[in-house]
Amino acid sequence: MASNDTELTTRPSVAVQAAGSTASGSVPSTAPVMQLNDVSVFYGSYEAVRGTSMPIQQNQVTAMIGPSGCGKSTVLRALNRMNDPIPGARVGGEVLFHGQNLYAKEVDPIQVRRRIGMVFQKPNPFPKSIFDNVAYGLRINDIKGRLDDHVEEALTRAALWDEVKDKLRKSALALSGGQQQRLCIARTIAVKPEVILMDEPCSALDPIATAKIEDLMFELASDYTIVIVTHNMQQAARVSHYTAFFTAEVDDKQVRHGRLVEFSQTGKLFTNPADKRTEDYITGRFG
Ligand SMILES: Nc1ncnc2c1ncn2[C@@H]1O[C@H](COP(=O)(O)OP(=O)(O)OP(=O)(O)O)[C@@H](O)[C@H]1O
Repeated sequence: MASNDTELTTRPSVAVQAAGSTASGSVPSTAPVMQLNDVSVFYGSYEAVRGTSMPIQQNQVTAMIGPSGCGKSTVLRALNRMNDPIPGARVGGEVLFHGQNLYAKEVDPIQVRRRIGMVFQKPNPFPKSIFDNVAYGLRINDIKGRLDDHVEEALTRAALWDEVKDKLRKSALALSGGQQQRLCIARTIAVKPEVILMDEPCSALDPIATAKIEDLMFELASDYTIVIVTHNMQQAARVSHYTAFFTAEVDDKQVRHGRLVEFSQTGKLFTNPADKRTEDYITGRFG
């Protein structure tokens, strides 16, 4: 199990039990590691995503799917305060992590991003050696223990060790796209987050590299909680335990807002969706 010993704040956190309400009304029985309660995200005066409530279950893969522009990445970034640096971006409602609101004023966003890591669409290794890419977060977080051991452990966990163990001092930029993405996953897991957010992690990869990342996601879920945004419904069906389907609704002023339509166990959402809009989307009738 990933480490759970770093406080997000300088003050003790308040233990509030997360609720488990969902758009579809299905409520998983175990307490979620994260809970979104009526989350809205604004860019300036534009409300990009409206009133989203859903749980993120521990050691499970949760997929977010939906047509382009429905706010999947916006919601994903709200889960570890990655929208904070965007001028005018604001999050309403609550994003609870172990019952603590990540947007409470005493919460340190740096600690949030250490506990809730992120892997991006395009592999983005630093222009440094393979070793230094993985060691980077360990060094800046002053993680104790032998650096070599931590780096090997992270690369092994990311299913990359065997391919790179003889060239650790070579540039990360010389790796293939799929290897670079696994290196980015190793860099993320090296600092032992609890949750890993993945924003279309395979969209820049070929089918073989994609299959490796999908296998890896499934394996990593035994130790980490994973949330993935994907355009690929088959991928969501293959890798996730829970799926959230979003769409964009147009209001009476003709403004589009992202909405969560349905959250459910993946098997159910794809075989027996509760909402007609989900059914239309998964059967290719829109989007
Ligand atoms: N930095 C930003 N500033 C202003 N508006 C933004 C910003 N990022 C996203 N948006 C808007 O918010 C809405 C949701 O965008 P978002 O990228 O979250 O959707 P998405 O579902 O992830 O889309 P896609 O599948 O195409 O990546 C869109 O209308 C988009 O234009």
